[in-house]
Amino acid sequence: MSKSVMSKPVMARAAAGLRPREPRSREWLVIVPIVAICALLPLVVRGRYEVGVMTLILIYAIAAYGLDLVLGHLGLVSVAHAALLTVGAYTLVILTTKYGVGYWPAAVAAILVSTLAGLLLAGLTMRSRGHYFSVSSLAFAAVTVVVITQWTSLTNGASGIYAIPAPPGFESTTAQFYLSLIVLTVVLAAMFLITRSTLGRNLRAIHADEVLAASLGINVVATKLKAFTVSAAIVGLAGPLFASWISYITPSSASITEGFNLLIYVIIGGSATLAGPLVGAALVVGVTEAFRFTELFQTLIFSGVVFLVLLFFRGGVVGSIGRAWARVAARRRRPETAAIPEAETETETDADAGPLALPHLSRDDRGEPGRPGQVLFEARSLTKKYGGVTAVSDVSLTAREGEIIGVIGPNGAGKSTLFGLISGVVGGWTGSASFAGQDLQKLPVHERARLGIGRTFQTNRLLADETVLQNLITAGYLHRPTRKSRTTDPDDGFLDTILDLTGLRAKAGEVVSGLSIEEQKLVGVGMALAVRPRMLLLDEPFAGLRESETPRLMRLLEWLRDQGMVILLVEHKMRVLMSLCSHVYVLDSGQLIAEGSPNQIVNDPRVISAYLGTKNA
Ligand SMILES: Nc1ncnc2c1ncn2[C@@H]1O[C@H](COP(=O)(O)OP(=O)(O)OP(=O)(O)O)[C@@H](O)[C@H]1O
Repeated sequence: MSKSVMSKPVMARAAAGLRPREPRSREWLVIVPIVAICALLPLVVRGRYEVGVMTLILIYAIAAYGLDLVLGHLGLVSVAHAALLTVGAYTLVILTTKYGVGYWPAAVAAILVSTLAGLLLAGLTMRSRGHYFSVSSLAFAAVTVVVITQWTSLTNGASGIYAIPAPPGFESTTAQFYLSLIVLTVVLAAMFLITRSTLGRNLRAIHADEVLAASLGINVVATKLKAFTVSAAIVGLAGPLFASWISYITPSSASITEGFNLLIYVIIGGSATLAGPLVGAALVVGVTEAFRFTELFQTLIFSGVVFLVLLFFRGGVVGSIGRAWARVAARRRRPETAAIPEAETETETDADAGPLALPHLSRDDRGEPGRPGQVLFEARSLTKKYGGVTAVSDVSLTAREGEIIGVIGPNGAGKSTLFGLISGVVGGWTGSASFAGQDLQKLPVHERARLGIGRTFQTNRLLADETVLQNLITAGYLHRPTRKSRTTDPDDGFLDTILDLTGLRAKAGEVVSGLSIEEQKLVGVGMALAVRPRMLLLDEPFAGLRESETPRLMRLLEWLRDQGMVILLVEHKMRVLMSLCSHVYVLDSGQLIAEGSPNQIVNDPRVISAYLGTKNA
């Protein structure tokens, strides 16, 4: 039986409520005054033209927030959002002017049509990434312009449509300004909530690393689809406002140029920031309008401003200011470790303490408790070829609950590929594999994670710009208590326990990119645990770990095994492997050359010749 990985001080600390919390965003402290100032502006700036320009800024800002949901939070560069806005605007115009539909029902229909158009675009393109997606969005914008231009019976073609009605009750320029401000405030509140919700966290995980996100159980395609639909709905809100403001609409509003303009607002202001799109729209539209009198120089000045901002404010105006502020605040802030002396967090085992109960690792949410000895995973004749290279060849493997199983072999033996096959990251293999009685062949990565297969990667795959705790919160999303069942502790103490198990408590508030490689390894293990796996695939978790850290991780793995977890361990450190594993599989050039107990393996002449001979020399 393993020794406890939890000490009395650790438990006492947990009981005392010294739990690290996800940093609370203060962005609303900036945005509330900005909205308040906006609300006061028409009292100061009374000119019809000026109020009109301010209204246009608000409308563009609404659309820019919609765009930022996919640009800043998902990393998809879309030039189709102006087209989505225009589709909504045309819907309102056509319904009100041609079919006599009331303004408000037409506005609702406009939002729906924009959302559906966004859903169509998303459905067609969500599996493509990076520039493939951008080119698709470009094509969508171009096709929208062509359809609007050619469908003359409905849209009046290139001539456009005049005399668009104003929203009833909001006929004056000032009233339209306030209506736009109300809509913008709703959008801001929605963005604030979305970016802090599970959806927001999952979007950031996908943005950072799609493979990692899927390994955490996140359905990448469905999440992208959801985000794009919400994004289109937000842009849809701007459609009717835009139509009423402009009072004369042509197909050019859907053009790629307009799509780029929206992108510029977000990038100049600062993507993935709450104030960014509004500040960007104000800056760009403001400068453009201010220099309207000099048409010759207007474009030059506009380009100059864009260029200067991008040169001196990487991350946009708001993003750069936010980062500078965060640096100052970090210097001022007392280190989070202060409340918990380092010596205490490093406390090693305490024979009397016993492990802190981890009810979350029990199988109650999966139906039944772990039964040591019961076969959980079985693979038969797994084969994976990369062109002419057979990375894994006819490998069979069985894993029982409560076992740590070693997978060893020289470099290029096929160990990581084998993990890829099991976790689903590597496709196109033959053979059969089942987990908890379920065939894995057709299951995507996220479904396997949901089934209980957790993994770490040979090279750290983490959310580098987020804190340790934020990484764990994202990783634990499948098991976050619903709002209804929430008590005072949003994470039910589970992530808190993982921080203690991995020894990362003192680092909980630190950004992952600033941690040492070994700390990052432990974050990876913690994230895999947050998925609450029944089987854990660890790809060289001890590589790069200090000698002093090795025993802690060994004890953690033993403890997890004693909880009934299966651990598949790829490791080159034979001492660790010999001590932890009950069974070892040896691969060489993709083939299984031996299997057995650690003692059998180290004395097997084939293993000595292929791997250990050189390794132990
Ligand atoms: N994406 C890929 N495309 C082509 N060949 C690949 C790919 N991934 C792995 N291979 C090849 O498959 C074989 C097995 O590689 P794999 O990374 O699984 O070995 P490994 O045992 O994990 O090695 P290491 O200990 O160095 O990580 C190697 O010959 C490798 O070059």
